[in-house]
Amino acid sequence: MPPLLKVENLKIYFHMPRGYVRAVDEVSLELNEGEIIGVAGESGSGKSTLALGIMRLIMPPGFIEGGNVYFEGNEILHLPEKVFNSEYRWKRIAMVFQGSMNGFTPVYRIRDQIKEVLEVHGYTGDPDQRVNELMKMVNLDPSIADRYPHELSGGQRQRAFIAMALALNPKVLLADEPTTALDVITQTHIINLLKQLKKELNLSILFITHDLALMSMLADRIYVMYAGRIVEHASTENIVKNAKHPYTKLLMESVPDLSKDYVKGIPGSMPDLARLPPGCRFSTRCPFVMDRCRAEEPKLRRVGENDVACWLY
Ligand SMILES: Nc1ncnc2c1ncn2[C@@H]1O[C@H](COP(=O)(O)OP(=O)(O)OP(=O)(O)O)[C@@H](O)[C@H]1O
Repeated sequence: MPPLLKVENLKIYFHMPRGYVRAVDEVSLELNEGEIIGVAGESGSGKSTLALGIMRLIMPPGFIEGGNVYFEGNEILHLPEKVFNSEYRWKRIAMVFQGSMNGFTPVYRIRDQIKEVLEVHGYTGDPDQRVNELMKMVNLDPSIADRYPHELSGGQRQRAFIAMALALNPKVLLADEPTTALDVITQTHIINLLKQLKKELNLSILFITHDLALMSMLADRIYVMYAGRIVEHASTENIVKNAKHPYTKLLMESVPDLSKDYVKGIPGSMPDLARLPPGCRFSTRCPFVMDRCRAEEPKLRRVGENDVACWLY
């Protein structure tokens, strides 16, 4: 069985006056049915661009420089836009965007906005019944759909947006920072909701966040992204307990710990993705940098149970 979703050597660049910003550079990953995978990394590492690329929503100056995306073994990145739009986008692969809880139009009731999605995609059942079903799926009372977006709390709005994303019964949900701007308790509720949806609907989820602690509550496997590249991939347990890449280790150490009165950050900042250093992209910040790191870029290799791109191994 091919993986449900497979990304292969995907390259997404932005054509900027200062050069090509290599936001996603030869990224490969796989998502299996009923699985939750995480893509973690600091702000600007290319996570959102990766998800938007899979949904084929990259706008100029962005463009796909290369690579393939497969859904159940079928290539979908190069399908005619009309076919992708009618057969894949929202129907098989849906996305919850960063800040999407503010994505509802303020002047229409939630119910009408979800019904419009159903209508546009030619839903043939009873749309009101489907809206009620979707609201229950995300643990909201169906009557909440009759309210305007501003009458909902942030958490309720985020649930309603997830309901809208699930309207056409997709198999894959791309969730880009779905809990940012929510308080910690509400964040946990959304995480639990995603786990519940995985179980009840056999939904496969690609979850994106900079917050490794949050991700470890949810993901089966984690891909760590730095400056447009995957630098480590392993099971969540191995990332948490046995990270190998110096960047992953520092990212783990920068998770806030209530028993300490300080938060350890990662020194330095990410390189300009239009002017990448030669060799390893993390070499400018790595505490273990060697001469070879500044000259040659390491590729992902199996080290124990992790895939790591680092010359230390
Ligand atoms: N529309 C755009 N035009 C130009 N550059 C862009 C555009 N969108 C993203 N980029 C660049 O691509 C790189 C990756 O951005 P991206 O938003 O994918 O990162 P991210 O890891 O999702 O970070 P964040 O969590 O802050 O959104 C950044 O250098 C960003 O400046």
